[in-house]
Amino acid sequence: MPYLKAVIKETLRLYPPTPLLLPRKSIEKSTLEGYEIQPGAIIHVNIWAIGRDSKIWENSEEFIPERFLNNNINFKGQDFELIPFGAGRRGCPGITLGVAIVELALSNLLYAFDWELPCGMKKEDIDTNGKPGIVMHKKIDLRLIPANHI
Ligand code: HEM
Repeated sequence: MPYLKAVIKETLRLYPPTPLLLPRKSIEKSTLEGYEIQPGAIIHVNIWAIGRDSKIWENSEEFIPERFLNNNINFKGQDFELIPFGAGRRGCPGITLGVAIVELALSNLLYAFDWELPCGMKKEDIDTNGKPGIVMHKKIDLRLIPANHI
């Protein structure tokens, strides 16, 4: 638990709480790339499209997680081609906790089990397509067989 406490403390240091609603008067009508944005308009950044932009990513339609190895791209909101936690003052305040949890869960699963594909499936057969939605879910669930090896 001291570890979790330290993570929460660090998150609050990096991202001190800000009011969720900005005072109305600070929002003005603005124009971006020729588009007029009215005060109060909700703008969605299409991260899905950014992630598949061939001007940014090589083989942009292919699932190649290795592309992030030995790559100094910053995922914490500094490089806009990869913003899983958003960016700016409304970026995710739980980023440190989120990264720690994903790393902890995944590394435990990999440490505790050997994983095999069922029914003679090969890794090339895995369908990496996603279902549409705000949060990405796999179109076809990934089924794996764990073998305890500890
Ligand atoms: C891997 C895990 C996580 C991912 C991928 C993620 C992603 C995101 C994204 C994309 C946003 C929107 C940012 C924007 O609009 O620019 C967001 C907002 C937010 N996240 Fe996370 N998040 C994660 C974990 C967490 C955790 C663990 C917490 C809290 C403990 C958290 C709390 C929040 C809150 C409160 C907001 C709203 C911030 C605001 O509107 O000012 N998130 N998150």
